[in-house]
Amino acid sequence: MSSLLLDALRKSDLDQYFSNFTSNGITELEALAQLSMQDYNNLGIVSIQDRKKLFQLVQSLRQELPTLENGLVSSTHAQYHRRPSRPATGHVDSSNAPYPPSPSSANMPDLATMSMSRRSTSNAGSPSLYYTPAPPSALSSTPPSNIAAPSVISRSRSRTLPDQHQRPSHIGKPTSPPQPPHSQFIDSMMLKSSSDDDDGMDDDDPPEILQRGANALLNPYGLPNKHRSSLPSKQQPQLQSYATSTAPLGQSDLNQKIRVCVRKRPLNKKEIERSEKDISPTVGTRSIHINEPKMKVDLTKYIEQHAFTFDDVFDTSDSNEKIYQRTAQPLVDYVFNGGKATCFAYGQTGSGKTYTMLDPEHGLYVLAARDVFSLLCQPQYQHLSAYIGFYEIYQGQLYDLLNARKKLFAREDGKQNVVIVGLKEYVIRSVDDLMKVFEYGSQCRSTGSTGANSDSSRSHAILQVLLRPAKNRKVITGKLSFIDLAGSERGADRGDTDVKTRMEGAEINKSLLALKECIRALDQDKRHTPFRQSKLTQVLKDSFVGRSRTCMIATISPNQSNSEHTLNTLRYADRVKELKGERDRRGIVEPNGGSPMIKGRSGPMFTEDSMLPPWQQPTTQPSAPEEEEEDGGYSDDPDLFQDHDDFLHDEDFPSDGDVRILDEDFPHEVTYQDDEDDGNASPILHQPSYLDNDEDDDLMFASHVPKRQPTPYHRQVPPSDSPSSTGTGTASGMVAATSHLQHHALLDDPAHVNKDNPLDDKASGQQQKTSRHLSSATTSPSMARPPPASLAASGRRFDASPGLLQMDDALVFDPEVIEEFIKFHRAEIRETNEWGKKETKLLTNFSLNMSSRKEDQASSGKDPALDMDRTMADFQSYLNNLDEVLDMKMAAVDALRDRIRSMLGEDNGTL
Ligand SMILES: Nc1ncnc2c1ncn2[C@@H]1O[C@H](COP(=O)(O)OP(=O)(O)OP(=O)(O)O)[C@@H](O)[C@H]1O
Repeated sequence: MSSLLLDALRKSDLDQYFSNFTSNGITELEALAQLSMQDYNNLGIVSIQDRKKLFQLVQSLRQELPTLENGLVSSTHAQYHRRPSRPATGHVDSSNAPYPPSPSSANMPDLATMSMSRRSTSNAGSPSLYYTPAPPSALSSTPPSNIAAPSVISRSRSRTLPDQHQRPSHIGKPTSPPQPPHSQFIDSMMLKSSSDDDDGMDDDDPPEILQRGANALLNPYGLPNKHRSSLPSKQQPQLQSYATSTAPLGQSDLNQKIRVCVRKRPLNKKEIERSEKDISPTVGTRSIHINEPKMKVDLTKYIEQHAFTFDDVFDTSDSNEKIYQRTAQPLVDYVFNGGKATCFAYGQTGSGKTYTMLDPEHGLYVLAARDVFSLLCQPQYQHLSAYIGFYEIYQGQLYDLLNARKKLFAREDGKQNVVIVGLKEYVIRSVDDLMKVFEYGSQCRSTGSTGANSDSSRSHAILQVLLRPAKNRKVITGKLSFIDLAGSERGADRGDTDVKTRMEGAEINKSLLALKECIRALDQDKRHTPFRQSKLTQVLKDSFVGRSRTCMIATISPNQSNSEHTLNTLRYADRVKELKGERDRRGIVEPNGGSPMIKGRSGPMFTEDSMLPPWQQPTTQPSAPEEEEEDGGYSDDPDLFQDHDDFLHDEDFPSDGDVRILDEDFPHEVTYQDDEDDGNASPILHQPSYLDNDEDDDLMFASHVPKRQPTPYHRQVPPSDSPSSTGTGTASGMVAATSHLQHHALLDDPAHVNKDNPLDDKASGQQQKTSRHLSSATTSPSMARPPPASLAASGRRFDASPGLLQMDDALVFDPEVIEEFIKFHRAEIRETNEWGKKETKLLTNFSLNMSSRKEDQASSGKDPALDMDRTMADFQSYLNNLDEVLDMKMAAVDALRDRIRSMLGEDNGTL
């Protein structure tokens, strides 16, 4: 099979990509013939020449191979044709050398001999979704009976097998082709298509349908769905029953950690005027199809159907009320039980995100507020108050929509709470209050007109409802965020030409990509979750980690001209859905089908938040190989599987080394905070909450206001003898590093900060940092925090963290806690070493490039100035990468230091 592929690639001079194809699951010509140009990049084919060659090859295959458009043509047919007298081996041996090229074609694989006649007319006219076999004449004679059934035949299970008389006798009776749940729709679609001129379909030749998605040959990304049938046979029935079931899927669990739903809006007036059709039929309550009209190179029209399944799919007739019940309402209950929850809408501009999430009258936030206030009236919650904050992220900056778009900064406290410093919050006591506040904030929102929506949101808007005890508003007992994301499509796609719009588009894309990556990383339990790739993910961080739930509502437009964006939205959502945190991939599934267990633990790995859809049930899908293939493996981090350190499985620990990263991204350690409501701005120092002992801060509305320092603190250029002061100091890495050091100087010893001289701040911070890391046993007299031994003696009181006892004159640690710390420390060392290796690699690559360029110039006598641009660009990229790597290293160190603080009972600050 793969030898045929290799043969074909070789003849097109593309054999160097063979491994790329096979690693993407493309091992057969049939799969190759179904590639679209969008797949070329994924296969690593970027040069124009090679893309052309591949395009030609694919086109030729499509011409040559019969019935591909209808579905799977069993490669066994090809094998029979090519190797009629092949001895029985039980399976097709692909290791043999490829057959000699056909004299009929110099460049192409010998398709003539293996090809069957092109799809028969009767087939072409059939709207069947399933493969209809070529007529007998087109097939070779029945293969010799001594040829065992090639394993590939099982791929046809969800499709029509060849007619009985064509099939080898050892293959059982044919089963009638399973009817897909949507066949009725397709029939009507076909009729509709064929009678309609503007859809590009021929009247007398209804388009055939190529399926992609859950029960199709190709997945929604256009890659072959080979993995489904490559499961061990005992796992097949369940998958098959899912793939071919005509029964609607049951309702999904409302209490999953991550839920992904889709909402389709009705056709709007303009679309109706343009006679656009709805090409997105929903199927039951959880599936949706996108019937994308397409045209082949021979101008034949066909419909490519993409099938998706989510936790819920809401049709045009579904009201916000219904959507609320299945999306945000469970989250309201959850936050009243102490959790953090996020509900966000993702989709193309004009697809209904704002309408769903923040519509002033019936957006989900209003409906949620209604429930929040009714719950607050209940006796058990009467001690709580609801605080509303409303801010937007525009071009990577945070702006307070309730405070004249004041610039805000995000940071994280020691308990992984994201704090939006300076955010104005309002105590809200009724839905009316909320609506007034919200209306006020909405007017400040950044909107602009795009080709797609005349009132398009160009920012991510975040409305957060915080539950706090009325008597102690520094404590958060629940947090619910509603996010109306900016449109997901690129500015360039909308015909927008001005630079500002394009920059907005680029920023939006960056943050949405980061959002996806974070959810991906979380689901895969990666050690590092790239929260800091965007402001959006930074501020959402605490809604993803720990006790949290997320509901994503992908909003889509139903019409044909938006099909590409719709598909992008659904693929994005599918990626989240597919990887959502329903499973703990660190778990090892018992081979005997027993309960999966977390390595090194005794409890079941699925929590109350978990409920798998049928095809993901752990007992029937041990190891889930099909998803591994598609996702490129469970994890590329061998530590997750080989390391027996319990901490890796302990969600209480920061899993990403990202703790307190947010400050570092904001070199502005100083912001100006309005004095209560008196409008006098005074500079304040943002300090970590655990240093904040200001108990009598009685602001009515503004919260998260860090303790004000008596004198201002300003960022300064590092002293000249500082290592970080060399160079220009303008590169981003330099700024970040400086910020980091200053940050730590502040963290370490506020008491020793010479507030009149920020240079001293930094120096003392560095000194302390160094002394702490050089020797944990000796204590510099300048250290504000006494070492454990002197802690009790000093008379300072600390709230002990778990495992820490304060005896008469010493701290006593639980030995298990010590063990854990050692493991944690070891892991952090590993992590920093890894980043150290990457740093070395960066340096090596860059310096090698530089020297080879020099050599090149010396030997060719080329003017070095000619290469200057290149060198500058390389250097800049090197600096940027280095900056990233250093950030990661520091994050690991930070995580360790936070752990140290936690051990010493110093992280008990509240917000
Ligand atoms: N489910 C729906 N039912 C009726 N009208 C809808 C629905 N969804 C959206 N609309 C209408 O479509 C238009 C665009 O919707 P909306 O502004 O919510 O899109 P959006 O995705 O937020 O766009 P942007 O990203 O540009 O802000 C609005 O006029 C809205 O009233």
